[in-house]
Amino acid sequence: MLQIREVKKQFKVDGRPVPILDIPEWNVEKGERVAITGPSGSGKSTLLHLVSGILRADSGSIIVDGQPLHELAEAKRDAFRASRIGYVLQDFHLIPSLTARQNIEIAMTARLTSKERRRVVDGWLEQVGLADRSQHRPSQLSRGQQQRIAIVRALVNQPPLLLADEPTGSLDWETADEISALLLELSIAHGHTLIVVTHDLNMAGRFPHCLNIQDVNTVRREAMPLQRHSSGIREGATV
Ligand SMILES: Nc1ncnc2c1ncn2[C@@H]1O[C@H](COP(=O)(O)OP(=O)(O)OP(=O)(O)O)[C@@H](O)[C@H]1O
Repeated sequence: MLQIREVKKQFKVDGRPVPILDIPEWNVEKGERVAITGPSGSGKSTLLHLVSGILRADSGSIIVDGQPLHELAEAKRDAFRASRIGYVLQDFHLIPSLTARQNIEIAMTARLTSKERRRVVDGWLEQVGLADRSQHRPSQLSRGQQQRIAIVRALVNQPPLLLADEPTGSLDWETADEISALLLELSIAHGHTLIVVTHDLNMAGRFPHCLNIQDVNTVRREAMPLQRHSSGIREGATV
């Protein structure tokens, strides 16, 4: 499903290039479910942005579902993402003025009659336990319910690959646990590949594969060493 070879990405900060990712090789098989963990700032979100085609690598190749992303210009990467990749974010990004049903329908790419659309959305709402919430606006839903709607929106076009960036990051423990279980359940039921970036160790523990990004990324962003001397901690040292 995903093959990464010799991928490098850097950002310019104050005109100075800062290397973020250097991944010699990383593969994810079709149907695999992987949790990616690692320290803050180690490039996890950047990696998802590269895999989804939101960002382009500086060099190397990224092949998603047989499509070499590095060969596509931005507009074609956007079209590829819309049809082949679902994306779930920490803060849901639902449109406040639309109902739950409309937030899902707006993402649907298949040409369907309004009756067919209704049937498809009803089926999904049923699967995530929100059949009776279709007319609610996001502000009338709990945070967990909003994330369920965002998950349906990401899956409604049946993408072969689902990416999620901290999907439980703004939820309480119990709701986070429910959302973790739901993501895994749906990925098994629909056979899509699931890659989740998370700091939630409970969630990571549920996944068959858990990868620390530092196992594939050779860039190390060293913390400034602690420098103590007799008069205390030297200026500029981090504790
Ligand atoms: N557009 C950008 N311009 C400059 N630097 C950036 C940009 N985007 C990300 N970075 C830097 O790249 C590094 C990796 O960021 P990234 O968000 O991928 O880390 P992360 O592992 O997801 O972190 P966290 O766990 O805190 O969300 C960070 O040092 C960040 O400041």
